[in-house]
Amino acid sequence: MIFAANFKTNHTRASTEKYIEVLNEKLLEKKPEDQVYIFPPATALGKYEGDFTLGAQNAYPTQNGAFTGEIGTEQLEEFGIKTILIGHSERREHLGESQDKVAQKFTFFKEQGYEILYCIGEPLEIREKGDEAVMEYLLAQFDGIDISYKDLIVAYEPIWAIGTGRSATVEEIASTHQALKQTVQKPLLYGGSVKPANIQEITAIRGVDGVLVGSASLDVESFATMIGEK
Ligand SMILES: O=C[C@H](O)COP(=O)(O)O
Repeated sequence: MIFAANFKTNHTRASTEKYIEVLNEKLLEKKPEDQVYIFPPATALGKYEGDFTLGAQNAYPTQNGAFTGEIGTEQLEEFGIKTILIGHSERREHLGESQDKVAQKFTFFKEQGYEILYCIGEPLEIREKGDEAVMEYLLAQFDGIDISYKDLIVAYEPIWAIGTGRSATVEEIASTHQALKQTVQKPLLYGGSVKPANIQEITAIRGVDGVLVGSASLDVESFATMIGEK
């Protein structure tokens, strides 16, 4: 099972260091087959030791150059970071990343040999149209994406379930994951209001290979509880 923590625009370098110190103690009891990923904000990236993979929430598809406000592989590789989140709905919605831009970024980081955690998800108005509309919408988010890439993990995150406290139902997750697995034979995470109270039922769903957690990962005790309680 994969447990990924996306801090989004939360935590500082100091609080991330403290978080990782506490997490490392908890991970001593982690099952060897479980994998943990941490995605702190860019200012908290660093060289951290531990039984987890540190990844970037975002970077510009460049080694370096004149891209004010962005970071490239030169900045990531200073810390040995070779894992990146691409396609998160917040970047698509709030940061204006079109499918074309997302695909360009994917191709660049694939060519650099990065492990890519690629996010897809539908808005509520699509979910309300039913399963067929959902799948059409989700599959369009694979346009320009090499879904056979060896270091690809996919995260299905219904937008209406992100940060709302309202997770998708077990039935919705199960049917969407099963349908996605017919197209993408890669580890498939679920994200959207995953928390200690629902971790067991979500990770028990066939076709769920792990979780991508936002809000409930910000507290290290809460995240560690999820890793321990699946
Ligand atoms: O990347 C994580 C997801 O957007 C889920 O966020 P959430 O757990 O706060 O709903």
